[in-house]
Amino acid sequence: MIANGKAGSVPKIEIRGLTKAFGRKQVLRGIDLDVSPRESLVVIGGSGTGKSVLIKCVLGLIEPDSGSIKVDGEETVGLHGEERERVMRKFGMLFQGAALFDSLPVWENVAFGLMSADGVGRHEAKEAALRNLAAVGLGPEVGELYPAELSGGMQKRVALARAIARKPEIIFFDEPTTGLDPIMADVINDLIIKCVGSLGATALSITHDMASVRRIAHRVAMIHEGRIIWQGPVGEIDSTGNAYVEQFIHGRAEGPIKMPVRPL
Ligand SMILES: Nc1ncnc2c1ncn2[C@@H]1O[C@H](COP(=O)(O)OP(=O)(O)OP(=O)(O)O)[C@@H](O)[C@H]1O
Repeated sequence: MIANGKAGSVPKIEIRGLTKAFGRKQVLRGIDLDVSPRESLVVIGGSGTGKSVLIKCVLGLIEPDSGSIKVDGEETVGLHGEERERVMRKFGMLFQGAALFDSLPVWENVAFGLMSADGVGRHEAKEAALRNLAAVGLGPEVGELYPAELSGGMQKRVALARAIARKPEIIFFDEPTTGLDPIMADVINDLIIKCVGSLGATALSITHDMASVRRIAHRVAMIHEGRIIWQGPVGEIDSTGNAYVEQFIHGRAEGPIKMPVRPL
């Protein structure tokens, strides 16, 4: 598990009453959630329950219909332009599909933010990129390859190196282990723990992978029908007494969560 400093009393991220609908589909129905400094919070929940929409709202990629998202005590809903940029500077993101630029060599993928947003020179940025690649267990020769030449697991490592390159205060992990075999998934979980810990960052993740939850989370929150229906320390996840959580963590088809399935 990631070491949890929990310094200070102001939450790093404080979400209140967050709602979002797409047309008539009400996806978020009033989310209340806090993430403490240096804490790793993992949001779990079934497909289509709004986990990605929640993270995109925090990232400012989707504007919520109502509610508040404070980062270090500052309201971020409605921020645009330079003010949004300033908040974004605190964020690092590991996207589900790695989302690397195919036309750039690996090192430039990692150094992209350093060069484009922070104005770091090419030579210095490359050195930093190679250091970050080393931190995720990839040698300098990998820096010269193109993303298409890498396995899925290596692409995830590169994406993690990119996510940490600008030393973000808050890192978002969107399904970090999806599509990886269990051993590579464990390697990625390990790297997440190491990288988040060494940066002293706060982590907000979404995943279906319970093995990953148990490895990387301090706290877990379960979203269902647009609300947080349970949250607590990861050590309590097996004894919640909550039928929704129990069904989810055991992956049972039977239970209160109904999946809409059309007959064949
Ligand atoms: N930009 C959008 N426009 C319209 N509907 C959207 C948009 N983004 C998400 N949705 C809808 O919001 C709902 C929640 O989607 P979301 O991607 O947050 O689910 P999720 O919990 O992350 O699912 P999964 O685990 O399968 O990735 C879905 O019904 C989806 O179709």
